[in-house]
Amino acid sequence: MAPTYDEIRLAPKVLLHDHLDGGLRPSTVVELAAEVGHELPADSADALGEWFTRAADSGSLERYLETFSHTVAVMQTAESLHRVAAECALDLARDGVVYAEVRFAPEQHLTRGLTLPEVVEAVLAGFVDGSARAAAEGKPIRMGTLLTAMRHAARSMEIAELSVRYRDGGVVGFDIAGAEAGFPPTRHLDAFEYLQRENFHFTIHAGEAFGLPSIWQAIQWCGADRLGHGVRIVDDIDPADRSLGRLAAYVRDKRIPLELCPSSNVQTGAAPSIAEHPIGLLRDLRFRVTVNTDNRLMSGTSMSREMALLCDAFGYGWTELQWFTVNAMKSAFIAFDERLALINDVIKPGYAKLGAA
Ligand SMILES: O=c1[nH]cnc2c1ncn2[C@H]1C[C@H](O)[C@@H](CO)O1
Ligand SMILES: [Zn+2]
Repeated sequence: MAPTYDEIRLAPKVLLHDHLDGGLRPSTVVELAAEVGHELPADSADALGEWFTRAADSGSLERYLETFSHTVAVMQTAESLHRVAAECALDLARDGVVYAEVRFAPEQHLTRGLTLPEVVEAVLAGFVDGSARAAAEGKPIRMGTLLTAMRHAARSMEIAELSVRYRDGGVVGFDIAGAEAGFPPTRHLDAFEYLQRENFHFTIHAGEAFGLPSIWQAIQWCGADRLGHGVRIVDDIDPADRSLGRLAAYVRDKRIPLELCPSSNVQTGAAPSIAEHPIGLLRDLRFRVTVNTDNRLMSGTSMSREMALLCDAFGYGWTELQWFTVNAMKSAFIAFDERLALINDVIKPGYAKLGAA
């Protein structure tokens, strides 16, 4: 019997790729917009939720990204950032996520006078608050924060330094995001070199809206620990005999984690449908595949829903869901002993109870 959505909600899950500004509750967007006088394309929470998924269903990453103007606009004060972060931790925990790395771009939250450190501190405090509330509900979650620099802008070095500054306060990694075509990762090489000298961790959005050259640069020039999406690595796999090109072989041999986001990829046109999503092939070939939400608001989704969609499309059961989860936990940016403890004390016993082989 395939696991149902309700059963999957009970399973311990690990989420490595989730954007804070892509995961607000529609009702929170409505309330915060009213407070600051931001005009929204719909005024009830339900209609707004539908608007986001429809507008993001654009077939293009650039148009998908335009929807973020409405979330970023209502996240410009310490109070709103704190609230959104706390609700994020709580929503993930209620969905059964036990470890999450959530990312956002501090440089996008300065329009009402906050400084970069104030933005980061508000979000970190919100995660602490939300995790405490989740634990009180009997749903403990460990939150890690990634700071993102926007790839079209020129603040990556500053954001990299900010990440290192807050490494003992909850920031576990760095990322670059935004439109991919025309903005190669090597534009930010100085930031990545700095992070490597600091023994810090980073992932790079690559191989989503642009193909192999972007993935190659992210790994071989910039030294990315993981690939945000990385789904276009399939362009280096021969569909006839499934043989791997040099880059695909390197990614698999080195166990470079792929942060795959099925629904998001369908919306931006990076994959034709869930059933035809390359995750099936990549899992068969034993790449280090992880399952992620990307933007829960824009995709109207959750970790449990993404996993349920994959179970429907590919016939996955608990064994595969546990495999994705352990892959993700192994690939997290927190310390090895903490990762091991979550695998042995939370993930494996959780799936054993549900019947994973
Ligand atoms: O899937 C994505 N690809 C590239 N950029 C993205 C994606 N999802 C969100 N972003 C951007 C929009 C957000 O404002 C920013 C920081 O979270 O990251
Ligand atoms: Zn993303």
